[in-house]
Amino acid sequence: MSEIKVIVAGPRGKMGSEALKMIEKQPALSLSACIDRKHEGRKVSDIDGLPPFDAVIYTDAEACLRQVDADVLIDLTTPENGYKHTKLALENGVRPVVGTTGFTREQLDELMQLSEEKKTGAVIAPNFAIGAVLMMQFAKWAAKHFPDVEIIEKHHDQKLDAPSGTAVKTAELIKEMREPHHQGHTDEKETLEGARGADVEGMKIHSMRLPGLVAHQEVIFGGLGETLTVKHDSIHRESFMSGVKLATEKVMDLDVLVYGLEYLLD
Ligand SMILES: NC(=O)C1=CN([C@@H]2O[C@H](COP(=O)(O)OP(=O)(O)OC[C@H]3O[C@@H](n4cnc5c(N)ncnc54)[C@H](O)[C@@H]3O)[C@@H](O)[C@H]2O)C=CC1
Ligand SMILES: O=C(O)C1=N[C@H](C(=O)O)C[C@H](O)C1
Repeated sequence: MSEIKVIVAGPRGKMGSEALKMIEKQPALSLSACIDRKHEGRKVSDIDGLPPFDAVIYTDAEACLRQVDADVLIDLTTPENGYKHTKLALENGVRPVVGTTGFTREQLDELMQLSEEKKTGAVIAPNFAIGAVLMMQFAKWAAKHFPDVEIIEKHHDQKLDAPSGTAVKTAELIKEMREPHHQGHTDEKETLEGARGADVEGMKIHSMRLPGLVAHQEVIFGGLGETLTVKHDSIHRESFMSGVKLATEKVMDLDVLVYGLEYLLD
């Protein structure tokens, strides 16, 4: 397989800097350029704390995606910019691998359609950690037998979107397995708004934000005389990198957009 040429958007972020370290260790991947909010025209190696890549930084995403010879864009930025970059990548024949969360359903549908039109593969994965993908699949399976379920997601306090992309995806998977129904007492009333969390067809999602946390989720099912908890913890961001690498390799053989790493796992 020939070398895969990658652009990284968000190289100074918590995830983007981890992605650069991953690329540095992979002989099959090379860094062609980065998209950042500042440092136009500088080399990645000039930026404190980043690996010694010669790749140039662009602040204009459109110019980067149009001019640079690249196969894949890895986007780890913010919901608004991630959506914009993904669209630009597809329009310029660069395959997006997107970890950025917080896209709306309408944005996802639009990107899926664009990917199909352009016959350019893409991966949008709300969680690249293999353990988290398994946690979501186990939760989907459990929902067949335990239709009453609440999701608790816990993240660091710098996170922009709530609920997390992982919680949204988990709820979508569970929706496939159960009928919508009210959970809890039919006369239940919140005396403090938000006490029961966000509602997805009766299923509740609770979001916790605290310093010290990385990324954690519990899916708790209740049945007659028993509960079942499916739980995953990312305790370091390197947990996401085998998934980013896998998606970067597999997207080369795709001509549609897949939403979730589970479609790429054997
Ligand atoms: N799919 C997954 O497995 C994971 C996804 N995430 C998601 O990845 C995204 C990034 O997360 P973190 O690295 O924790 O955030 P962060 O805040 O540490 O990094 C975001 C970076 O994006 C940069 N940025 C913002 N606007 C930009 C623009 N227009 N062009 C280029 N760069 C821009 C910021 O300067 C910052 O360096 C979030 O949406 C988060 O939810 C985070 C962890 C795992
Ligand atoms: O912002 C984060 O940190 C994370 N975001 C993703 C999400 O929203 O689910 C993945 C993981 O939970 C870490």
